[in-house]
Amino acid sequence: MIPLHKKKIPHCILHQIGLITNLIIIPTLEFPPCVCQEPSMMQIPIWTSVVSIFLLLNTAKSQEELFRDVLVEFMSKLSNNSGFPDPNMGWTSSSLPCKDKWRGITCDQKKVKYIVLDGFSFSGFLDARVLCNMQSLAESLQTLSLKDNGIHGENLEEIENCSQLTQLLIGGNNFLGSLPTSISQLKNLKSLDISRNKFSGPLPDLPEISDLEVFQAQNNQFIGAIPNFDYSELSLFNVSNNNFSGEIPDRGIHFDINSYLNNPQLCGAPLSNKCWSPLASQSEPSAPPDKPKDGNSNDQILMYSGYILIGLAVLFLILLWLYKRGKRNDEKLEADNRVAAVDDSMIKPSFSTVELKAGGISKTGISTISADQSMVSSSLIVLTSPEVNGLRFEDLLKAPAELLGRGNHGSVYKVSCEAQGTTLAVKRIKDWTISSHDFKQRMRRLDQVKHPNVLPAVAFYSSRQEKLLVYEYQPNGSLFRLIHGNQTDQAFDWESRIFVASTIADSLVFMHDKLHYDGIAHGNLKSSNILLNTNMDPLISEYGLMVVDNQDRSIISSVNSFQASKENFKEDVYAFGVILLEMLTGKMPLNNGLDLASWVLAVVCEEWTVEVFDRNLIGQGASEERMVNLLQVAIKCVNKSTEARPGMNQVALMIRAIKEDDDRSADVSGLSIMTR
Ligand SMILES: Nc1ncnc2c1ncn2[C@@H]1O[C@H](COP(=O)(O)OP(=O)(O)OP(=O)(O)O)[C@@H](O)[C@H]1O
Repeated sequence: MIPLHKKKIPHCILHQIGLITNLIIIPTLEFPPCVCQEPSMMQIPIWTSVVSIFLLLNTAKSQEELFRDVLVEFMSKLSNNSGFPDPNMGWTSSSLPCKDKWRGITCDQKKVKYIVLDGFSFSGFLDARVLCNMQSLAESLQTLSLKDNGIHGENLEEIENCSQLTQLLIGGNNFLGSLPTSISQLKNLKSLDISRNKFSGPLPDLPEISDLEVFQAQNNQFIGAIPNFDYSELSLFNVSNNNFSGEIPDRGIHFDINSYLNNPQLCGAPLSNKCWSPLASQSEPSAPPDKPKDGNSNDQILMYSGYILIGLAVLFLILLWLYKRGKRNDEKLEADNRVAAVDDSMIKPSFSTVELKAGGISKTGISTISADQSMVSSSLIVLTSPEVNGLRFEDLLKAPAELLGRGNHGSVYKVSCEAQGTTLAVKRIKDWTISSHDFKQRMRRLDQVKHPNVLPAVAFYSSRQEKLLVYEYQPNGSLFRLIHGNQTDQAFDWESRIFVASTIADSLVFMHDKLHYDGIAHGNLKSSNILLNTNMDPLISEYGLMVVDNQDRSIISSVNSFQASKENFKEDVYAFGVILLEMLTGKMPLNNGLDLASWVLAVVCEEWTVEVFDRNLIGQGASEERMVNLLQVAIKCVNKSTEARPGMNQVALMIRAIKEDDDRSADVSGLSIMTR
């Protein structure tokens, strides 16, 4: 039965239930008295009340049923009454959107958060009145994505009632007419895609939406001026292929020419056509005249000749620059070949010193990344760390470097920067296809999300061939070394292991939560990427850098990739499960071609559970019950089905419970020792 508090029962009826229950069942249960609107209500016999209560309890709809009704109506408009293409995917009155997992609906605690129906060829209407007028739905809905259908808009101005929307993505449809001004009331909006429609008229005052990060309005018929956005907040902006006119606002040069192309009346940087200055021709305020007018044709011939001369001079300079650059590249190629040969010869399994002095081979291992010193020195982007204030690319080049190791995606060097009095670890990644722009956006976004147990990059450098990431050097190695290394001085006991497990889990929960909408998971979680700082606290390194295919398009995940990025978060859960297994078994993630998860599952299946645990742990007297509990968490994480894997927050909760159990038993045993 649906709990009483979830039914919408009028206050007066509640009062009557109170009276009845007072009389018959629970003398203590009370409801506040009320003044009924209809006087006769108080006089109806009790049995009538009982019947009406019974009827009410059976007819009142749950919240989800109310959502369902609205969504079914929304769908019938969207699909021109032909319903969802596959009735087995929901969107019918006989199922529930969250409980029955309707296609395109994502819920959180029975509230509809995302509606994503891209590319279904719907040809009806997005009726914003239907969708946004039910308050509880409007207050929970965060993403509405209907890209690449053939829909039109209806009552679009009422979209403002869906006030929690962070993503409104309706690109690739048949929306006509003006964009309603009410859209600028969607103050939580981060991503607005209205591209590839037939919108016309001027844009409303969208800069009012202060959090907007993505704005795509290309391929429409918008007219008028481009509003003065705060471009520093925007990571993606495109108004190309419209009829915008006038000057691009000053700050618009933040984006390249492609964001503005094919607006014949638009002028100013970054476009090549200069705006027509009113001083040059009083009669033509903004756009250049089509033909020279008779009266001032001489002046204009002079002016155009001037332009041609300037053009020729610029062309000459460009050719000169290209020539010099070609020459420099040849020299560099020669130098690189020399150094690459040295670099390769220096690579040993671990910790080989590759400090190279000036003279002879004059570069450090790091310096092989230098393409053109004068150019790259300005390209090293230092993030917000006080540790490396004033760090320049040259400092990295000059400092002695030591190869720490070479992983699947690149090499890591230890670099001691005397000028800053600090030691850094520089990761050099090759062949990462992410564009420089996306890489920068990603790094900046990651820099905004700080957690004490996640190691931030302090600087980075990006060129087409390679990316450099600069971290503070962590002196105590990695979790991998702690588990699998042969140092005997560092006892990695049960308490330390459960502490490390719960700290990493909590940090991942934080990062997943903050970067959920950006779709940025860790992507390459493993014990060698868990470093230990001077206090032996674990630090997750390289968060968000190994971009899985679907992540590298943009820092702001499009809802198209929403499902995919959700999977990436679940990949982190799997990887975390493997780390738990490494800590529990003391075994490597891959052993003689057999992966650890499969081995553990096989052993557990044979009911030899105790066999899986690290002998050291058993020797130290760690609680078998809690080890088994942690093993169960790990097994849940490495479930082959991503759907069946728990979210990181559930994992963290389970581990915290084990740790608390551990802490309590430590307290009790401490107490019993004291009382002995
Ligand atoms: N900031 C750092 N401080 C100290 N050691 C580091 C730091 N970053 C990485 N390392 C160590 O450098 C070595 C090489 O790291 P790298 O990331 O290249 O290897 P990997 O993690 O095995 O592979 P990949 O991340 O490329 O898949 C590892 O032993 C790692 O623990």
